[in-house]
Amino acid sequence: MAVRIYSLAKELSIDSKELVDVCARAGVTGKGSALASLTDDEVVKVTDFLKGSSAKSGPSAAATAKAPASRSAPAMVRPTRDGASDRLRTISAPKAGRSANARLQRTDQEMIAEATEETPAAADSGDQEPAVGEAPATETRAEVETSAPVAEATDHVAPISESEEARKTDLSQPGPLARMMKRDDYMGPGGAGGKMPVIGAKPGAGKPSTGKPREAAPKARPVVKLAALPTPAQKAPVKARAADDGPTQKPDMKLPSEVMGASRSGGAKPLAAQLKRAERTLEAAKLRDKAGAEEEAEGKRRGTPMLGGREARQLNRNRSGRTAMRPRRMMRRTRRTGVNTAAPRKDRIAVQLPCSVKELSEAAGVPAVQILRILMDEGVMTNINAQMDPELTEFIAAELGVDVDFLQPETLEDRVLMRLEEIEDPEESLVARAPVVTFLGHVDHGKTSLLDRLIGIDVAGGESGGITQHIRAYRIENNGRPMAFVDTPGHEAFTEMRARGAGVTDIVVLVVAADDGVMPQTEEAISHAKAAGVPIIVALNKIDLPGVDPLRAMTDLNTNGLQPSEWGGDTEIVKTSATTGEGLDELLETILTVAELNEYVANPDRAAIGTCLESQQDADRGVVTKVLVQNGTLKVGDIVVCGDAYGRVKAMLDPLSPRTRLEEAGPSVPVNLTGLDIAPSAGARLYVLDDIAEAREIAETRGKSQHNEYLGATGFRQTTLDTLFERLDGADEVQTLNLILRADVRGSIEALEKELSKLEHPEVRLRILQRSVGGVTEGDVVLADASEAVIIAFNVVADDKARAKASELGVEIRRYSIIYKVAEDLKLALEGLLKPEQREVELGRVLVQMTFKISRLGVIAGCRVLQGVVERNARARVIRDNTIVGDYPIDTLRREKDDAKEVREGYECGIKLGGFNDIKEADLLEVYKVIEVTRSFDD
Ligand SMILES: Nc1nc2c(ncn2[C@@H]2O[C@H](COP(=O)(O)OP(=O)(O)OP(=O)(O)O)[C@@H](O)[C@H]2O)c(=O)[nH]1
Repeated sequence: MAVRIYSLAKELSIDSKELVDVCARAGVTGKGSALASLTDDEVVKVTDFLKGSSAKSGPSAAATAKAPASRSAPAMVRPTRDGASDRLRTISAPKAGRSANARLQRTDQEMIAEATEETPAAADSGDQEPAVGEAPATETRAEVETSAPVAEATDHVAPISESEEARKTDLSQPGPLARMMKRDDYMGPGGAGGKMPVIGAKPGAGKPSTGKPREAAPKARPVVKLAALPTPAQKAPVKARAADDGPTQKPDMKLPSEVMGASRSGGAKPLAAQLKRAERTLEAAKLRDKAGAEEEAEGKRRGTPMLGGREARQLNRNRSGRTAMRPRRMMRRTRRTGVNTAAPRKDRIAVQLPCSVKELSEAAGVPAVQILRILMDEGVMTNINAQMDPELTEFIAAELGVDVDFLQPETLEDRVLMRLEEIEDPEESLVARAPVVTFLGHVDHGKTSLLDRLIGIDVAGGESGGITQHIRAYRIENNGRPMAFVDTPGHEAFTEMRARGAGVTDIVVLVVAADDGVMPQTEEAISHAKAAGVPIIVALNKIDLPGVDPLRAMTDLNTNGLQPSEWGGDTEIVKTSATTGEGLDELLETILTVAELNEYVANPDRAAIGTCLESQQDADRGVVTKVLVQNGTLKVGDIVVCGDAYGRVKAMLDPLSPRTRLEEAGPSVPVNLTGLDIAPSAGARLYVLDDIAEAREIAETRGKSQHNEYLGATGFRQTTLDTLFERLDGADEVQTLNLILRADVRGSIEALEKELSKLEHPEVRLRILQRSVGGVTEGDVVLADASEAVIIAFNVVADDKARAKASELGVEIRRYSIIYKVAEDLKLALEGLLKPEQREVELGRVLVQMTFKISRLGVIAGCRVLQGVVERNARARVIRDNTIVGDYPIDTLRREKDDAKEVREGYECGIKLGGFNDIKEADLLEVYKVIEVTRSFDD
């Protein structure tokens, strides 16, 4: 029965990375990572080899590594087929050839063998000791290795056991994965109680029942090669944060990039923004202090005392020349008290947004009228209460010669939600949770089909246009081991959904079609997975197709930083076919193995935190929100806030069987929940609060800020720098196509917006006046009529009233179900708005042979067509002595006495030019016409 290397390593209490090396040295080749499997024969070979090494190494090892004598014993134990050996997991092995690494290792082994053969005595001779002794203290080599006669050989060996001191040193430095793996109390699912091990669990919890005291147990440090190791900042296990990382900045589960990133979309106030703001405030305070100190020093340098009120005012007046603006009343009061209360002119100011003219004037210490004058000079007539956006505020500040910092007041959201994010879960509260596995990859590479086959459903068959346009999440149990799967769309428009999928995941399954190889969205998915710092397993799919060349895809992957484990790299590549089912068991096993090695934990006893993956307006159930609970337990009746939505959880449904109601959902459980007042943005964090009023306030504040953004986008703007410049540049002359977007889910709106944002042209633009989830309403139609907008209904329909109103007002409602069709049609519509290009087409050349003056008509030229053709409504450039005399329309074209439509080369004709009678014999006419050519974006 096949045994994974890491399982065997565990049984032997030996580092799994070392076991990989030992395999190579024992002549068991092609085992590139700890996930590789060993047959029974190979197990025997390896353990025999270990025994042999141990026998050889004995005294010299002890002498060289100074390790406790007891340590080598467990490493030598050959697992029996009963008892302990029953705990070995048997999973089918990836078909691994002999890897480059293995070849290298083999070379080492051969070298060792040769060296040993040639100089058998040398193994124990003093010649070898310096080589071993050179190894750094933190990398104490194991006894089995100390018999290796060459220094290089020791470099390939991980420790089997270490002195307590070396172990501590080692533990102080590991990366997150190493930390996850450093446990010596780990046992696989077949171990004590089959319970998942817990990071940070108390000593003894979840330990294998070896009967040995903890201290005596050799330190097993299984090393499994995985792609994209999480950095501590990206993926610190909860325990690590609680223990030694200072104040928590992240929850134990990853914040999606939307939450960490720009906050204006309504997510939680991002941590980065908080920090930046705090930094700015500090910096502003420092600068203020510095400026004050400098001013004082300057006064002293000049031998003048510190400026009093009057002198300071005088200096200000001299500097700014704004004497007339200073209110007299203030001056008088200052004189009486002898203290300068007038706001002095500053070099750096801090204002709170949104900032009014009045507030800026007060902060900068300049009269409001001066700011109004600057605005007036730029063509903006406004009053002192007008609010300015950050850019305009900066512009005015620059005009005034001051630097400006923006302050934001601490909101309820900051207070409540940041506190929730920062709660640290006590170690004893953490329990194992199911891994969240996200399928990413290029469009049509088979993500949905694979997942369908794994879960036993058929989603792929029912997709519009055969492409996935929604993110989905399911939870299944495989042999009692739960897993959550997230399926993402592969079409390029859905970048945000992919990023969101990667943001909530623990493991990425990168689906690559073997016939297609690495494609643009594969590369993007690799970047998302790497950014999320999660392990990547590649499913090399469609392996059933005739003539596919897996080697090419593997080479592509290698080039993209995913070196296959078969080639000695870190990435497990499983060859699969969603059509035949080939490789699916192996894929599942690999996922579970990686999950086991990473120990995902959460605290189910706290208030839930989750992420909205998607939300939609359902005709019967209202707003239905797909949420992945990431920590804590979400219960029916909980008060929640999610983006700009809030409410009480009314019902929770299992996404796999929508009729199954759940009363509560713990960590890693996806649910479809109802009860929110509006559809929140996909990617918004969900929090459980105690107070419905707080939830409402937070949601409403976020809603308002989004509304302001909407006003900004639709032209109902505050005074902004953009409006100012647009007016000056005449940019409003750009042809605009107004749109109202209605879609089934928020994710579709995002994807539509992204796709439409690509339709850029300096002369035409799309303006989305409104974007919302749900069917088209009468209000949309009225707005569309007033703003001459087109309504795009994506996967939704108009209600009866809206339909009636639309036909009454002649408003167009266009229905779509495939995202790229919307973009295609709107591109055509925009191209229609482009002014056609006027293009000249040369027709022919004509020689004037003689002229006739006709009193009623003017001068007629008798001509011969030298080349090409002359057409009646064409134009002609008159050329005399190689100089263009003029450019005129051909008014009359005659062939003999008849009007002609055209006259061809070699024929004679009479031509009368419009507005030009000075035509002369021997003039040359260059005849051409102007045609209008419709333009496209690609011109
Ligand atoms: N021959 C073969 N066809 C497959 C396999 N897997 C998927 N397909 C086909 O490939 C097409 C795309 O499959 P999907 O599962 O929709 O691909 P996807 O990656 O989910 O696509 P998007 O979600 O739109 O990005 C479908 O026609 C499937 O039947 C496979 O292993 N072998």
